[in-house]
Amino acid sequence: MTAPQLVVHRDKELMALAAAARLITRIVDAQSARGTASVVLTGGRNGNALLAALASSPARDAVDWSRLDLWWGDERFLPEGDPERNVTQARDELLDAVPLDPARVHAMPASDGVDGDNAEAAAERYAAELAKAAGPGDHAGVPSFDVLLLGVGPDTHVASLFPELPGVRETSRTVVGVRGAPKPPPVRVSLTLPAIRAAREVWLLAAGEDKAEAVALALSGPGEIQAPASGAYGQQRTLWLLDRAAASKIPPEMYPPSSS
Ligand SMILES: O=C(O)[C@H](O)[C@@H](O)[C@H](O)[C@H](O)COP(=O)(O)O
Repeated sequence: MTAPQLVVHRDKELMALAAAARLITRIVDAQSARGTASVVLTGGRNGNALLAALASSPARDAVDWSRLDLWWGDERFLPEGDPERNVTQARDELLDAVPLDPARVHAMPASDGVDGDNAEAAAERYAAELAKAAGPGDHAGVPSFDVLLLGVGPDTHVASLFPELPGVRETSRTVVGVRGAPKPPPVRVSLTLPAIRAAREVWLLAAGEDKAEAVALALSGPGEIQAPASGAYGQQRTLWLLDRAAASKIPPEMYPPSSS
């Protein structure tokens, strides 16, 4: 388990810009080292703000978009093209503006696909796609993602793993169907903590006053069942990217020495 590293930015706008710059550099480093990179995207306002900042970054095209694998940490289980789907929002914010290899954009199944409205079957399908992409040195039957992004909910949920619900308790499967999600829509598909923890780096995004309680709780170590975000960590790095409002209730001893 890698101890969480905290970075606090002045406000959510600057956090999105800084996180986008950080992601560009991380992808460029991975591509320089291995000729490819893989990133897991997250839904939500902070995740989408990062994608929008990346789309408008002057350094955007330092990334070789044709050699980037994109996966999702979770997805709202809705028909293809539904504006509420995370992949639809990601396309609008960034993906349609950059020359990605469509074969390397791994969207989670929609509810009108081959599995129909069976979220569990859709989850199994995505787990099989992840396992097929995993290599001999990878963990948990998923690729060693360079960066796995997670927005943090006000109840400390990450992806579609909600406190006390079955998904956060999953210890072997890499992808699960979620029903009865407290955050609409109720039916989702989500990576599990074992899959999340296979990533080289896990970056948790939280901005705004409405996240201050969740951030303080998750960092105080209550356990992942009560606070799923506290169970999200990477093999090499766990990074909390915050703004001052979201960091306003963390214990003083955890507050990083400088913030921008
Ligand atoms: O499908 C989703 O809704 C997201 O993946 C979810 O996990 C999101 O990241 C958090 O709820 C934070 O969302 P906000 O950034 O909008 O607060």
